Amino acid sequence: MTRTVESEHEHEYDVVVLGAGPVGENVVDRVRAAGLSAAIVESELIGGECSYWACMPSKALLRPVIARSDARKVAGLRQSVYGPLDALEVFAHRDEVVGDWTDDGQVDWLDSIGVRIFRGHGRLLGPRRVEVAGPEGERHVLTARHAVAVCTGSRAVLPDLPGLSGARPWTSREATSSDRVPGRLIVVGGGVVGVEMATAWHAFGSKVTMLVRGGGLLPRMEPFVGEHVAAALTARGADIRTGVSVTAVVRDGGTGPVTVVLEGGDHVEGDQVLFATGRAPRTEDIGLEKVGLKPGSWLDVDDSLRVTGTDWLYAVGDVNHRALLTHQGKYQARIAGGAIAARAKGTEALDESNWGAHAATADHAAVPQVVFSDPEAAAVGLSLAEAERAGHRVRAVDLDMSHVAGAGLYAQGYRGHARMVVDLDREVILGASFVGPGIGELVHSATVAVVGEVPIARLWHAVPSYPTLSEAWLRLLEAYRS
Ligand SMILES: Cc1cc2nc3c(=O)[nH]c(=O)nc-3n(C[C@H](O)[C@H](O)[C@H](O)COP(=O)(O)OP(=O)(O)OC[C@H]3O[C@@H](n4cnc5c(N)ncnc54)[C@H](O)[C@@H]3O)c2cc1C
Ligand SMILES: NC(=O)c1ccc[n+]([C@@H]2O[C@H](COP(=O)([O-])OP(=O)(O)OC[C@H]3O[C@@H](n4cnc5c(N)ncnc54)[C@H](O)[C@@H]3O)[C@@H](O)[C@H]2O)c1
Repeated sequence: MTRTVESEHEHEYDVVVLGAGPVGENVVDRVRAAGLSAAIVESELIGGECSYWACMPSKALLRPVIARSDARKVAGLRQSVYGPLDALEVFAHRDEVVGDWTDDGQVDWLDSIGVRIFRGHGRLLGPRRVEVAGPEGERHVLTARHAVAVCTGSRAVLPDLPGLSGARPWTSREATSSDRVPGRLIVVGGGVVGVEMATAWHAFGSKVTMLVRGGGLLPRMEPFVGEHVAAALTARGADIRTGVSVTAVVRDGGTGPVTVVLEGGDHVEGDQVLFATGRAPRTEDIGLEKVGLKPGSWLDVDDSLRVTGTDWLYAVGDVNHRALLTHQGKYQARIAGGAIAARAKGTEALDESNWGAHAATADHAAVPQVVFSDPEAAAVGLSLAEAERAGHRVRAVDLDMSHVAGAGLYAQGYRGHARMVVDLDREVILGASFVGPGIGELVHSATVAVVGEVPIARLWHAVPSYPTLSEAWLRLLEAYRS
């Protein structure tokens, strides 16, 4: 075979990771901790979508919104927080949280653990070989002795609609990084990004219209969750239209107001439109065709995160489509890192059984998520419908959160709801969902119960402190036992 690169640009490592988002960073951390050498390739910023255009900036925008809302429900405090939010100060804090879109801190950390960073676009050349096209036209070829991990994440999907590309729509990137408040913001999509960004921009002063294709918000959660969130957004003045389809977008010359045309001919005018319509894998130009895989596809993996049909290629995080969440991707990274190290050393037996050290079992049974809406929403494990579809014999136990003493103290006029889904054959919890102020911190207790498969009879002895929101557990268990 002809060698087309100079030898100084050829490098060999035990493990090569493509994509330095939170997941790629955790893979190199784990394999370095196990004593393997590692290189990581990044085309944009070390830290990935999560650090600069997703989790971190969105939560920096939402924290004051939720804190103000909670404070307005506390007697003696509400009068002090009736003014508008200082949007400019919030944006300045957001910019600080994302390090002004620079990654020096993350580079220092990777240096400190001995990981070599290659800046540029990475592509597979063949089994265990990765090419990096650097920003100055330089080219490196990296060979992995043991494994390549694809951690290239996902990007926002824009539907193929007439007029959309010329209309300069926002995706999640602009919605999390803008420092201008649109007078009227149209949000297309009622999933997590749509709901969180509608919540934030409404609080900064935008008049928000949500255009939702389905019957309600947050359709991946129990129906009552989206109903509570929609009722609260509507009560604050947002216009939520369900069962509508967008057919075209018009913004003449790319400036001025934008018009979103709906099926049936109705239309909505705004100053900006956000498309929060889901994600696509960043795999269209990473050389998948060189290793017999389909460019642009989500990558199928086994529970050790190894790509189906290979013994050297791993796909970790958003790119495998198991759970598009930072914490779950980082969990996968810990599992994959351990599996790569165990296979590389050949001395340690792999435990790929359910809940074993090298199996990402929680991806199937216990993925937790908190939506930072107002009120907050959170869930783990199976919803009632999912549990029934999976063939479990189940019972859903419901609780109006206003019956919890701690809730009344947390917020006057507390409105919220909780549900646990119980497997009647094993008497363990398969899933739990919560909506209400402050419930984001409740979900981890549910995660422990689901992952631990803690019998209901034993949970009865897990006494929640009085008077906290956690007493929701006591009320749910009482309702189940009665
Ligand atoms: C608005 C928004 C808010 C969110 N909020 C939350 C939240 O609160 N909590 C939560 O858990 N999750 C949240 N998520 C989801 C979370 O952002 C993702 O699950 C997470 O970023 C996935 O991490 P990752 O490392 O797999 O991918 P990414 O974070 O997408 O990182 C992939 C990296 O790979 C790089 N890359 C891609 N292709 C190449 C290539 N060919 N060569 C070199 N480098 C490449 C990219 O530049 C990027 O840096 C949010 C998502 C959005 C859009
Ligand atoms: N707090 C968090 O954990 C958090 C926050 C934000 C995002 N995320 C993650 O990021 C991922 C992406 O979020 P998202 O909200 O973009 O995706 P999503 O898949 O959750 O929601 C997208 C919504 O857009 C709708 N949609 C798709 N095409 C449409 C069209 N042409 N017109 C109208 N509606 C359309 C879909 O029906 C869906 O309800 C999620 O999987 C989520 O897990 C997590």
